[in-house]
Amino acid sequence: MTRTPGALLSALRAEPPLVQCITNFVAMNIAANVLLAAGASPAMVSDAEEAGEFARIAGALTVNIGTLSAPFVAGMRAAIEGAQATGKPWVLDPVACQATALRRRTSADLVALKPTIIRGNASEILALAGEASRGQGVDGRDSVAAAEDGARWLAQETGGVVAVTGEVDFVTDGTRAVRIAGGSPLMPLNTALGCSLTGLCGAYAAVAADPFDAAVAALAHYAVAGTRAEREARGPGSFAPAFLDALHLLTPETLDAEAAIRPVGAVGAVPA
Ligand SMILES: Nc1ncnc2c1ncn2[C@@H]1O[C@H](COP(=O)(O)OP(=O)(O)O)[C@@H](O)[C@H]1O
Ligand SMILES: Cc1ncsc1CCOP(=O)(O)O
Ligand SMILES: [Mg+2]
Repeated sequence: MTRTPGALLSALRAEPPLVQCITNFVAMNIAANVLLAAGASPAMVSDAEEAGEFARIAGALTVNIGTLSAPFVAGMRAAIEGAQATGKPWVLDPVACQATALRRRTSADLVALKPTIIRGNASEILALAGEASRGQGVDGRDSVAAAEDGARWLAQETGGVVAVTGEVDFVTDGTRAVRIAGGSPLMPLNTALGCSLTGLCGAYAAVAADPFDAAVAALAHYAVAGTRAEREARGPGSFAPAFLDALHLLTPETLDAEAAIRPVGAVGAVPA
């Protein structure tokens, strides 16, 4: 890593990046609050008539297929074209990409456009890599460890960064790789926290020169905040506001001190 998560959090807070989020109906409000709490400026702009124009002024774009339909796909295509024309990073969240023909086709088309970062749960990343996935709907049902080789392959195919999330996260650009521990088992019991993390990857990508550093910083920010929020929570309901508070209250110094990031060798696995 060239810049630590804390250094990138300082940059993000110094100049909050405008992040265009094309996300699903479940996540729109939750993701906007997560980005605001972390220090970014979200905008949920998805219609094809304006999505490309908006991508040209945003610092980063995030694209999520959670509640997919033809108008969303048209907006995604326009926005990606705008982001690529202006050299902006864009992040793909392949929600339930294994589930239906529309999702399989759309996610494959989007991967072919070479996202800067792909962030998904292990079942989604396995499916994108063409491997057997136990995923049914939006929730991950495979271990992150099972998806690590597929993530490396996908990163090499796209030339981008792939972030696989679960109990212990994995990030790779096809050459470098790290595991990130932390978070909370209450996180998958709160809908759209994965989608919101994809938005946060976009926020960090807007302020980082290296998308690998951006993905690591976003996941580390989430992991430390999740661990801290769990201490305040009695269950999924009280976790949600505690998590927003923790995202907001986390300082760059505390992020660097508490982030549990371990490099993984290129060959073989180092236990997390
Ligand atoms: N069992 C767990 N323990 C700790 N953190 C978790 C656990 N499961 C998921 N997370 C965290 O929840 C966030 C969302 O990840 P995930 O649930 O995999 O995404 P999605 O909601 O897209 O399926 C990530 O920060 C991840 O690290
Ligand atoms: C429940 C649901 N249905 C379609 S999108 C969505 C939200 C999924 O959010 P996440 O992938 O972050 O759990
Ligand atoms: Mg998801």
